[in-house]
Amino acid sequence: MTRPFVLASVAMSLDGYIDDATPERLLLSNDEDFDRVDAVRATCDAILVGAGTVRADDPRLLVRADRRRAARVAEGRPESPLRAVIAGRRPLDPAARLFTTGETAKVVYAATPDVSVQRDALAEAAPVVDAGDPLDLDIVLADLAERGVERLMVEGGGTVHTLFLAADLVDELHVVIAPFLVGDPAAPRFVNPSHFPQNARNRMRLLEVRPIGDVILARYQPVRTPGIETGTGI
Ligand SMILES: NC(=O)C1=CN([C@@H]2O[C@H](COP(=O)(O)OP(=O)(O)OC[C@H]3O[C@@H](n4cnc5c(N)ncnc54)[C@H](OP(=O)(O)O)[C@@H]3O)[C@@H](O)[C@H]2O)C=CC1
Ligand SMILES: Nc1c(N[C@@H]2O[C@H](COP(=O)(O)O)[C@@H](O)[C@H]2O)[nH]c(=O)[nH]c1=O
Repeated sequence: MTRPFVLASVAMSLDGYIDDATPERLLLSNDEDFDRVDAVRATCDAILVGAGTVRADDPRLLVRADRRRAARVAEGRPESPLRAVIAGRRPLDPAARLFTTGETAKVVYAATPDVSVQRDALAEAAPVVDAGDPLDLDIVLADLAERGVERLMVEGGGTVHTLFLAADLVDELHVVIAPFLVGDPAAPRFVNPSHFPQNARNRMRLLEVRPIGDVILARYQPVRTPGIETGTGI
């Protein structure tokens, strides 16, 4: 199968949290790093998050910088990447900003015994693809490839990052470390407990470490089983 190149991106605290337990979104990146994330978004054909992130953050998932959107359009690409959501049994809200802002395409991958739950909830807001029950990431990636996606950015949250990493479907991992601790066991972490192929006997390759103001970016390449063809890398 030829699937998209998958770049997973996360910002975490020194103690591994990706948010706190309050309703407000926690900013871990600084302005310079958010601009870097924007630049990475602009290189991708699609951005994917989970339903938990849509509910918690109400993200738009658009390329923010005018010059980056213009450069994409000049290349014949949509001004922002396709926006994709992995959802489960709880209906998504069609009023979420992801569905109501920006002109670029959206798609929802529903992992539920009854896909009509999401289809009825979203109506015209976004097409809903049956992604199996339990979720089959191969369906998700094959469908994205059919939509012309060669390079996919997975922006979280923890459940979605866990699913992609545990399935060995991450080709590059960007981890930003913010200079503070969260320390709240009720807050979400980067990943949930799972069996990860990127374990102590199979260490990832460190591609780069970059200080960005007060945060650190580390880029990793999981050492993956050969034989899986992917789309374009960086
Ligand atoms: N710092 C950072 O870089 C980032 C932080 N975040 C934070 O992450 C948190 C959200 O993460 P999280 O709650 O883990 O949610 P996710 O965004 O990872 O979405 C998880 C959802 O995926 C759906 N799902 C589909 N199939 C499965 C399956 N097989 N197993 C489990 N879930 C499945 C479920 O939807 P359903 O509920 O419909 O059943 C579930 O709620 C927020 O606090 C957000 O702020 C998010 C992105 C980046
Ligand atoms: N908090 C956080 C991130 N959160 C991610 O950014 C998304 C918000 O996107 P948008 O609404 O388009 O600006 C949010 O849903 C989540 O995926 N990302 C980071 O690089 N650093 C951070 O500190």
